[in-house]
Amino acid sequence: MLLEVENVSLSFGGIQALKDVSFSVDEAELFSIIGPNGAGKTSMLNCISGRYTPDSGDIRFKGRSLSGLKPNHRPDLGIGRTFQNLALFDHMTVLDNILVGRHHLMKNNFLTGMAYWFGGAQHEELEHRRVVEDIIDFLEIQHIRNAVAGTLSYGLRKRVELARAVALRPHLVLLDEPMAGMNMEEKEDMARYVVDLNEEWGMTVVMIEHDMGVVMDISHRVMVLDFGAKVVDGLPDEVMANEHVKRAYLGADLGEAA
Ligand SMILES: Nc1ncnc2c1ncn2[C@@H]1O[C@H](COP(=O)(O)OP(=O)(O)OP(=O)(O)O)[C@@H](O)[C@H]1O
Repeated sequence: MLLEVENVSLSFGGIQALKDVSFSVDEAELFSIIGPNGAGKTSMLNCISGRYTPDSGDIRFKGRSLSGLKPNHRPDLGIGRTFQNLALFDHMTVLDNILVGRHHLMKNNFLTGMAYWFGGAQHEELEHRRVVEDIIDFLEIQHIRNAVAGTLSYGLRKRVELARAVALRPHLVLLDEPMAGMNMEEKEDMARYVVDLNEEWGMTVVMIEHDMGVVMDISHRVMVLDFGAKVVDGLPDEVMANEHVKRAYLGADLGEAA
């Protein structure tokens, strides 16, 4: 197993965001986490990325416990992520946004990353550019490479954010609602890129997504959280057949309910 989450609990004051959650994700799996608003999905991602420290339990990546590791060591290990709200440098070009994703410090501290980047990391630029060119080709954003990020459509900015997240060629990428706010066509594109990253690059994906159609269509396995606790995890069909899941989702528009 690439990622093992064991009995993780997390609370904020009186709110228990995660209750004794365990699951594991295999190498090259496309694993989705669904559940109603406030179910604990982002909290779980934040525990894996190191932004939050669980109150109890353990998270292991490639067999190694992540407890006590600072968030800025996650990229070194091979964990990348995107955020629920876009986190691009709006005034910078697409290319520069992605190049900056190659810098480890950038992952957690934008200001330090900026200072480092402009202060003397240019010698690494050639190697960065080679890898970045691959990503630009792969995600088909050649035509906007020199565009200023802030001028792009929301769907394209989400794609650039994905490019930056995979710029370090992580083994595991954590995607927090990569299709939120997108129109149908943008969603289809994004779903295809996620599948291609998984299938062609062998990247393991853990994704939070509200669009049940997309989730059930592209995920290998799905986990449902509700009130911070795991309801079920399994193949998409198994999850859809689960009584608790049916009670929670049936009768409601599946696309809206998650
Ligand atoms: N930094 C925080 N401080 C206080 N409470 C928090 C914090 N982060 C999350 N919570 C609380 O923990 C619970 C789980 O939140 P979380 O964001 O993980 O849910 P979610 O399933 O991702 O929801 P959504 O689908 O709305 O993004 C919620 O009650 C939320 O208010």
